[in-house]
Amino acid sequence: MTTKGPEIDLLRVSDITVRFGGIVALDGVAFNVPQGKIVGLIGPNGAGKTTLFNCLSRIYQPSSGTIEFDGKSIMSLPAHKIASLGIGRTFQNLALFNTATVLENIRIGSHPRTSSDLTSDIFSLPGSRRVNKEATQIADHLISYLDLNKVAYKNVSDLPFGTKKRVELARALALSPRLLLLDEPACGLNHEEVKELGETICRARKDFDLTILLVEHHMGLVMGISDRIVAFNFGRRIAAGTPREIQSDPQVISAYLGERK
Ligand SMILES: Nc1ncnc2c1ncn2[C@@H]1O[C@H](COP(=O)(O)OP(=O)(O)OP(=O)(O)O)[C@@H](O)[C@H]1O
Repeated sequence: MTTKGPEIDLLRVSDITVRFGGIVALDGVAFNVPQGKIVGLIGPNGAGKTTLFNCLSRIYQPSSGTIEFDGKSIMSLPAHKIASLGIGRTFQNLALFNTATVLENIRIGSHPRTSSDLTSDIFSLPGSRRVNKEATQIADHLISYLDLNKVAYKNVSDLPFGTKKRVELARALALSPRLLLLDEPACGLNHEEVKELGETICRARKDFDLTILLVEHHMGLVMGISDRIVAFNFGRRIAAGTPREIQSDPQVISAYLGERK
């Protein structure tokens, strides 16, 4: 019999409160994301999910609480340091450079991990050339991995929405993140694309040794691939547990009444 090692929390969110004027978007929220797991974050519209992602990305500063990544507080870090720490993210409304090609967008994703200094870049010194080569290798690998070969040299603006979503996932993976934050990756995808997305997320978790925090309204996807789920309503955590436990939780059912997708 094999014995499993102790579970380590890669992300610890404790007592996070965020206010926008009179609105309390998050009210003392706490949960952990164990290393290697997929944790789903669910809740009706306005529950505070995106606000939480923006706290994790250091875009919003909570009025109280702490966030620890790999045992260290990230509360004093600026937003631009988060990626180099190993926290990657996709966005609900996509954050791609539309006039750049797929390859260029994915290359940019690896920048915080591979970046050289300004002088090397300006004078095209060996350090800069090495970085460019590495960025291209990473992008080439991800283009094959996510089946984007046929569109690698196309401008992102010319692509169908589902393909753009795959490009954004590739851009986030180019960072080689340890923690990947996925903000509604199934939004706007058709049934077949959602199925493929679920398979891709699970495959990527294994192949890239990822820990994933997934905000998602698509119940089929989030229940199908999450190890654990945390449910929010009105800025508060109302339940946490396995997908099976969450599906039968009275508070979750009540929060979602009439909102089933
Ligand atoms: N920048 C902001 N300024 C003012 N209020 C905000 C801001 N961002 C979010 N809110 C408010 O905070 C609350 C939580 O919003 P949030 O976008 O985090 O919810 P959500 O769970 O992500 O919703 P959805 O599923 O619709 O994306 C809402 O009442 C929202 O109107």
